[in-house]
Amino acid sequence: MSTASKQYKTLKLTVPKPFVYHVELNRPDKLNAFNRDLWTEIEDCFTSLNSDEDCRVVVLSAAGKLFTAGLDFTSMVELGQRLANQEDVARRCKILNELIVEFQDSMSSLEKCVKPVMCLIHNACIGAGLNLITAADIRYCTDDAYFSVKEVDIGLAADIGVLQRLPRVVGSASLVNELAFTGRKLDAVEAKESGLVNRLYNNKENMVEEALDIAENIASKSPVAVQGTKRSIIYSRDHSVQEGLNHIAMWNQTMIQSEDFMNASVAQATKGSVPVFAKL
Ligand SMILES: CCC/C=C/C=C/C(=O)SCCNC(=O)CCNC(=O)[C@H](O)C(C)(C)COP(=O)(O)OP(=O)(O)OC[C@H]1O[C@@H](n2cnc3c(N)ncnc32)[C@H](O)[C@@H]1OP(=O)(O)O
Repeated sequence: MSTASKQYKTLKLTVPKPFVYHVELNRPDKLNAFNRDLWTEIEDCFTSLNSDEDCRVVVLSAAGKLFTAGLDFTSMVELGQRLANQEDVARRCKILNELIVEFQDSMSSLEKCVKPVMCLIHNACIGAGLNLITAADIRYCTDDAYFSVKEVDIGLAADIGVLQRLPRVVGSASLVNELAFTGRKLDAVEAKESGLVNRLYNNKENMVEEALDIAENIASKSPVAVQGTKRSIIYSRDHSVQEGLNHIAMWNQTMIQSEDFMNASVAQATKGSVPVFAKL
């Protein structure tokens, strides 16, 4: 089944430009808070987009007045009831471990998707939301946006990616530590200064419009090149420079033989028109 024809309860999918998917968190009346459906559908959606040859870039934004209020408190009540039904610590731990890993996998599905993922954040991006966006490749936000590693305020050590990814996204360990220990708001200007986002917009409409143009530009390039680039960037982030070089040498010894390399190189060298690349 193509991803475009899938129906989700908590996500809205559109294809506004060729090969560009727009995914929106779509629980605006619940401030896009993460309930079980949202966790599950994010993973399903990004896993599907990963293998969908009609998708080359994903733009992720949110419907309603803010990006997300983070973990849905009401879903925690259900969890409390499930735990209360188990007397033994090992059985309760099994439930919790499976749940945490499921949530981690949901966030990581953005990173595992080999198509570039661009996150567009407006207003509040709290708790689980910051975990989500740090698993994306590109982040833009509006001037009114703010970010909070809010877990500390609900008595939790953040456990679904932000403590692992945020230090790799922003340059200052001191800033990451301050944010994680205090839960304070990081505003849009600080977010740009720190490198969490690299563009600011005065409103959401302008942000979405320009991001879709940038996505269209990426989608016009060779999918072999773009997907290989994402794989190499993420591999290199987690390995030494030499290991990263070995990885891309191994990768490109195959991919340089692709028709995309020949067609794109000839077009560049001859100032010819942009080639139409086959689906991948
Ligand atoms: C194993 C777990 C792994 C995952 C961990 C994740 C952890 C986290 O995400 S920690 C962060 C949790 N979220 C929060 O602490 C945010 C709480 N909400 C707020 O601070 C404010 O609501 C917010 C700033 C988002 C918006 O403020 P605003 O004044 O615009 O609206 P409110 O009047 O406060 O809220 C409107 C209604 O929405 C309900 N609501 C808000 N947040 C949540 C939420 N996270 N879950 C469920 N419901 C939420 C709020 O109760 C209001 O409802 P009602 O009174 O019925 O209108």
